[in-house]
Amino acid sequence: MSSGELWTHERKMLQQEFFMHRVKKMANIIIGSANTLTEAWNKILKNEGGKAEIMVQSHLRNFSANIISRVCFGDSYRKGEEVFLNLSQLQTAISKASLFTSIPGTRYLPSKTNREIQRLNQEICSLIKNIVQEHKQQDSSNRDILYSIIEGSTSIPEQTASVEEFIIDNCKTIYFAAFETTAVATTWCLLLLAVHPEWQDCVRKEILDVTHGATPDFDMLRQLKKLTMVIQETLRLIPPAPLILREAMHDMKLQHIHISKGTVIQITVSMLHHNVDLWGPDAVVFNPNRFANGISGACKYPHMYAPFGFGPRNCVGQNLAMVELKIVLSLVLMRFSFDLSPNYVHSPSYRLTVGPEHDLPLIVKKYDVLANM
Ligand code: HEM
Repeated sequence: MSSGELWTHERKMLQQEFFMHRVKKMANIIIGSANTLTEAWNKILKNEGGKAEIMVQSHLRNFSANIISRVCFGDSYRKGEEVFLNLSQLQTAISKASLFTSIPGTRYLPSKTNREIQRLNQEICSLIKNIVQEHKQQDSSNRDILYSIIEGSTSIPEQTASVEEFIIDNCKTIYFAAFETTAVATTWCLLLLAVHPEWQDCVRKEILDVTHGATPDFDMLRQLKKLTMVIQETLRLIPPAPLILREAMHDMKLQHIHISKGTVIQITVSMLHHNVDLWGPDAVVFNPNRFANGISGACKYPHMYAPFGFGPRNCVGQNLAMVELKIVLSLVLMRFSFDLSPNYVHSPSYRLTVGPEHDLPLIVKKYDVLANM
């Protein structure tokens, strides 16, 4: 992650890509990826006689990777998927290596994991360079995020990064920020809807009342209040990005604690989200109704609700994330009903984001809209 002048430049460049009017133009990509997911589930159900156990996480990861590859790399999205596959392996290798970061110098040792990290970094750089070359030869009216990054690389603040570093680092940031977060957020929403069938029924009814069984458009998404409440409550109970980091820019005092310049402070979002003084005695209970009057109605100090962080460094992609979640959950709920499989083992695990260690097996059936009208 960058800081100072370079961060300001990158933030300005990326922020405008995720304003709501831009995200609106991404809706067709999101719907296409959600349809691919539901078609894959339909195929499994057909082969298994109408009811099947589906490990949903890999489907949701494909959904999320496909969207971010297309949004970021446009026509070169297949190569983008390859970049993201390598980045996913890099993420695993980095989380393995970070178990040992408390021992100084270990990241420079020629260990198996460090060599793997180096190999993956080289592979990612050469793939991205290849895509950039391709982009430079393409029609620039077909704008995607990579175009903006390439454009942004022509005005990097002096002595902060080379053009190559700038492009590669921004592609990596988008991947790490966008891919796994959205996939695990959707996974936890499905888990909570599976174990709270009353909410599954209620949200499905709302979706069908608004859409009449058609693919939801942008205005319809805005009317899905109960679905929004379920997503907000899921992000409260299980925030996918549970740690927010800030570095002290100068010596400071936080109540009676002296903090020296350069100290990195870790804010544990789930502790804020589970605090009974802020949320009431049912702080650890799934209760989407608490969001019936928005975030300020749910929490004593609304800025303590921070699934997307806070302040000037908050998540630039939150509009995209919310639209992705609403579209995929609407299509899944309209087309299927599901229960938690007895094979599920609850073991949230930290891999920069918090996801289920052993995937999420759901028992899925087709939902017959007409029969239930
Ligand atoms: C449910 C999904 C997501 C969650 C929970 C999430 C959460 C977060 C959090 C907690 C931060 C740190 C904020 C802070 O330090 O205050 C962050 C940063 C960021 N997110 Fe997201 N995010 C999600 C999806 C996305 C998507 C789809 C994108 C699209 C590209 C994205 C792009 C970013 C970027 C670029 C940053 C760094 C911002 C900066 O440093 O200025 N995120 N996100």
